[in-house]
Amino acid sequence: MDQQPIISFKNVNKIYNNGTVGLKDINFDIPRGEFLVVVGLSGAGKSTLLRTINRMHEISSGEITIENEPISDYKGQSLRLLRRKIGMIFQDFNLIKRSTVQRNVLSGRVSYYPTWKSVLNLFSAADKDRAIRALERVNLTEKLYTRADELSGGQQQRVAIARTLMQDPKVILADEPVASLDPLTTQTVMDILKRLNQEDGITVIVNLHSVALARQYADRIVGLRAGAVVYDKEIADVTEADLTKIYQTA
Ligand SMILES: Nc1ncnc2c1ncn2[C@@H]1O[C@H](COP(=O)(O)OP(=O)(O)OP(=O)(O)O)[C@@H](O)[C@H]1O
Repeated sequence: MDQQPIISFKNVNKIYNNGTVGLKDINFDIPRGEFLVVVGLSGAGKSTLLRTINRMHEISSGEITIENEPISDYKGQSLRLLRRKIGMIFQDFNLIKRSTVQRNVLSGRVSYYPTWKSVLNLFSAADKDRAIRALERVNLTEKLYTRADELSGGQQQRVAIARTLMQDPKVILADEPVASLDPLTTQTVMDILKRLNQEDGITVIVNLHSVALARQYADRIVGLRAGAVVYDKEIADVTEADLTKIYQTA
């Protein structure tokens, strides 16, 4: 792994407008190429944490740096470039349900096009090939012309991952990516994320409820409770006692 962290949190706090504490004094580095799992109960701050990394949520104080650059002041083009290098997948897949798999995957490329071209669906032949290669990575090429809403949940999540690959991301953020999937499909989706991490060197940060799943896939686990880090350990050092810390009250 590169010595330089790809993402760094320094004294990060997030207080929502209504006074709710989202994040409390977060400090940690994420090395390039790491598979990091963030665990915590509902409301612990996992989504908030993930969404500060691509500026879907603004922080209240502290600093987040990505590849050594503070991101808080990014706007316009710099913010677009930040979001291009950080892919995101969601619990509910966020596909365009009435469009084909191909259209959905190609939409991951729009940040490389002027708006008018992407609106008119003027994707290049090279990007159509790129879409097929992305679908190969998730083993779903045979569904190229199928409508997204005709796919199972697991297949939809794989399309969402292929769409993210079209960005050529350095980082993938996955917010509860398997929360609506059955156990078998869960393994398939987590295996794909792990493969992209290991084969392509993409830094992957996954929010999970399940500590068992976290143990199976993570290089490192960060436990959150009430917006604060309660432990932050390499997988080999994580104990049962650590894992239960996220369930303790105050
Ligand atoms: N837009 C918002 N305005 C006010 N409070 C919010 C907002 N979004 C989240 N919160 C609060 O911030 C805290 C952290 O929420 P967050 O969604 O990050 O937790 P989480 O660990 O991802 O939970 P879940 O697994 O349920 O998504 C919670 O108390 C939540 O109610």
